[in-house]
Amino acid sequence: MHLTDKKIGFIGTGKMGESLIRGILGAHSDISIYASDVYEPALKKLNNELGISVSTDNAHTIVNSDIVVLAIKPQILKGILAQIKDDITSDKLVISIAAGVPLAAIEDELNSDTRVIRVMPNIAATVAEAASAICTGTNATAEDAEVALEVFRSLGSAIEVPEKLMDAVTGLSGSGPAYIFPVIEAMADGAVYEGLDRASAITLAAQTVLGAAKMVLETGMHPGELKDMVTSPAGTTIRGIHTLEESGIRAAFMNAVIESSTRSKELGK
Ligand SMILES: NC(=O)C1=CN([C@@H]2O[C@H](COP(=O)(O)OP(=O)(O)OC[C@H]3O[C@@H](n4cnc5c(N)ncnc54)[C@H](O)[C@@H]3O)[C@@H](O)[C@H]2O)C=CC1
Ligand SMILES: O=C(O)[C@@H]1CCC=N1
Repeated sequence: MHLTDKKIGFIGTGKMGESLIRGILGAHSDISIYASDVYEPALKKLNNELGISVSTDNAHTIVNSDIVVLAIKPQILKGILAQIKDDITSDKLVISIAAGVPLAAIEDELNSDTRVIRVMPNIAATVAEAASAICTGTNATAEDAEVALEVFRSLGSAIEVPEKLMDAVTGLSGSGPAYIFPVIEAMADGAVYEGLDRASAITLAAQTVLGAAKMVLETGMHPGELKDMVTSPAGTTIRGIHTLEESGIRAAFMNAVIESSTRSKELGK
């Protein structure tokens, strides 16, 4: 199976649609991509910058695609599914990235033999560093799962999880980049306070987060052990950690993931 043989269509070219399109083209420059949206300026921009085929007609995207990615808001997904139902024939694979919306709710709106996969990617698909999880619907085959994993692994890393864990994934890696961007900004602010210029501070802060993440992924060591490697007795790091712990940093991040997961569950109701 070659991904480049597949034509991929995007319904919705907002923040996440565009991120996925840019990521996929970065990984497979010769792949055929079709996209539709109601917002013409976004389509024109993508057509001009990336040369992909665009249309305001979702049916045009679907008819031309083997894989149809639904990159629209959860709140309007149901209405759009009703409109496109008859264009989605059983030869097409549907991938929904909508937060919270269960496979069953999508399958209920489509023809009974439709192959559906649910994916929770994240915005770092733009730079091929997304963390994604997939789960498969009633009619999706093992090959469909492989295709979806291949698409999302070309955009970073991707795992398969039982659907009941998709809300947890959404709270963690789907929303997660938005927890880390303010961390980078705030760390840089601290250095600016101490006199470093803004550009250098942002570069050093971002590279610090990237390096720490890479160490966790590549050494396989526990994050606590890695933290201890940086933390000299009576040194600088433990003073910083003490301050973070006084501010309740662990509970703050745990609660962010838990609250976001809870919101994902609400969106599915
Ligand atoms: N933004 C993110 O980081 C992530 C978003 N998601 C999911 O991706 C989906 C899209 O989210 P965003 O891109 O952030 O939202 P967005 O609002 O930026 O994009 C949605 C797009 O859908 C378009 N649209 C509205 N009605 C349409 C219609 N009838 N036909 C075609 N297009 C239509 C809008 O014009 C807009 O461009 C959501 O379901 C969200 O839960 C999932 C993971 C991460
Ligand atoms: O905020 C949201 O609802 C979407 C889903 C995950 C990231 N952004």
